[in-house]
Amino acid sequence: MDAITTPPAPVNEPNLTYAPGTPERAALELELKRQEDIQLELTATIGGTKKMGGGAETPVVQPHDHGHVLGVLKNATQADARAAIKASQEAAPEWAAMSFDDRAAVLLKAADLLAGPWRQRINAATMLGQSKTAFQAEIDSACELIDFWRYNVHYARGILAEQPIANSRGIWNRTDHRPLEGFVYAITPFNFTAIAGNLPTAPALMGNTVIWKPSPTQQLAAHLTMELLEEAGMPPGVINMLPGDGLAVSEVALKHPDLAGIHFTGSTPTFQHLWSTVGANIASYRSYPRIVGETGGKDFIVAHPSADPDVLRVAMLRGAFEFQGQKCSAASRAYVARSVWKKVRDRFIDEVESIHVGDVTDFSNFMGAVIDDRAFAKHKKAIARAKRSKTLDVVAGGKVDDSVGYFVRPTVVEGGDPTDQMFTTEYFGPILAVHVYDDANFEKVVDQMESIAPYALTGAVIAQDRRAIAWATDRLRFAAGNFYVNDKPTGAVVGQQPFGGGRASGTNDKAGAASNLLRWTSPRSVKETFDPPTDYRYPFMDLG
Ligand SMILES: NC(=O)c1ccc[n+]([C@@H]2O[C@H](COP(=O)([O-])OP(=O)(O)OC[C@H]3O[C@@H](n4cnc5c(N)ncnc54)[C@H](O)[C@@H]3O)[C@@H](O)[C@H]2O)c1
Ligand SMILES: N[C@@H](CCC=O)C(=O)O
Repeated sequence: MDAITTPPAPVNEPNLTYAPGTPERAALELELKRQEDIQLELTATIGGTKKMGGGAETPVVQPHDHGHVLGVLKNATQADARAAIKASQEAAPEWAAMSFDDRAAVLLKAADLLAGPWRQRINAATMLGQSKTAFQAEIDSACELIDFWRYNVHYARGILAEQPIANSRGIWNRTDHRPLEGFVYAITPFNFTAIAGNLPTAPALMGNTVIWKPSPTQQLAAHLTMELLEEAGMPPGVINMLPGDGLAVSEVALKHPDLAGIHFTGSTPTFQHLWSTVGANIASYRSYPRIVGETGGKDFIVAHPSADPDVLRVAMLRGAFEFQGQKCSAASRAYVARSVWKKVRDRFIDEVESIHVGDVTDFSNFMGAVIDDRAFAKHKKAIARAKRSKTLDVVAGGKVDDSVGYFVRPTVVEGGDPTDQMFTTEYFGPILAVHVYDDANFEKVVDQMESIAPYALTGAVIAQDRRAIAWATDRLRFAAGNFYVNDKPTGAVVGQQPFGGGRASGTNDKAGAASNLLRWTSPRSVKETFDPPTDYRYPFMDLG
């Protein structure tokens, strides 16, 4: 069992501004230029050895300039998956036996390297590979990932310190927070470098070994994150990274008797597929695999008649359109009282139309491109449908262009029918549906939107009337795992607003919190008796 020491107390990593003339801006611009001029071989890492996957080749491109290749990956094959699982099994005994302090030190060092010399490497890769602006990269690939690593150490230490509170006389009870028996399969999404870095490392911190399958479109930043972890001292075989679409990897991993857990973030359909595959194979595992998944959303803003129009306008602009609406938390439906809409509409639409969309290395742009051709086609189709519909009115944006990059203008669609798919389907792009309601119908509208979509990830109420805030907070209690009052529904900060949702949005284990880390331990209760009985008979027994 681990000794309990006190690691450095975590504090949230401050966001650098990248304002003109700042040293961080100069360093980032230099690094962007460097990475644009090279093409990396985006290898698999198996047992510490780097080699290209054995399957089909995929170029990793800049979404805002899709002719520009940043690197090339090859899909991991079933043989690669088997080798990675073997490497994870070989590394497991030593890693599980290592003290918590040693495991924690790897992540604390990784956090400090990312806060320092690695910051602009990973930020630039996230900007180029995922088309994030400098600020969106900074809050994700630098600050949130640093926070995940530092806060997870803090929460994990709290878990280890959690011990039985009662000991009968002559007895010492202890809890041994063991890792799971087997490997954890971490499958990560394209949209957050921080999530991609957190999903394999959280189980590793608790003593598990991991197979990490990043999203192909996030592979550049994932590749560098793996290198950073190695520089921080992560031993070979603890995290084994397999690039590509994951289909062959799942063929092996989901049938393997040692599958001990899945740590997933991505879409609801993918998660449901993984869960049902595990269900179908349930008799073949050594233990019941832990399944943790954070998935899609149809996140809302509800504006009461008392809402401050400026607060609402900024919440909609930033909440719906930052990172092209490709945050699981992004506002994609707003319900606005008619009296407030009258005050906010014209300026809101003017500002949406004035948003600069383009290459993220041009710092005047507020938005970049959507991630790939599939996402572009989905958004194009949704906008075309809105333009054809009699009950929908495209009041801003609505233009798409994929000739150079996958660009979708921020789009606002007014809809009179709140049951339309605009209000229920996750498009995961810069499309905001707005339903304007008569002021007197506030409660009726909230009742309707509470469960019209299957998701329950994030949501916000904008109001100044305290009774309205209190009522909506209670009425929407199960409609969002992260609920905001007078703010946008995006931008959760580790340690402040633990993130995750319920219903179709996931298992709500809250990334970057103790509740998530607990899923990667299998506690053993140990009772030690100092003066054990030596006679089997009890005092009540009348033996004559
Ligand atoms: N709730 C959250 O915290 C959260 C955070 C980020 C993203 N998301 C959600 O993620 C989605 C967008 O991300 P995405 O497009 O990367 O999602 P996705 O489901 O398409 O892909 C997620 C990951 O699963 C992999 N994958 C797909 N099928 C697989 C299989 N059979 N075996 C192994 N791996 C497989 C993908 O390659 C990728 O790595 C949105 O729905 C968004 O809401 C949720
Ligand atoms: N945690 C992020 C969203 C992660 C999903 O994409 C936020 O709060 O905006």
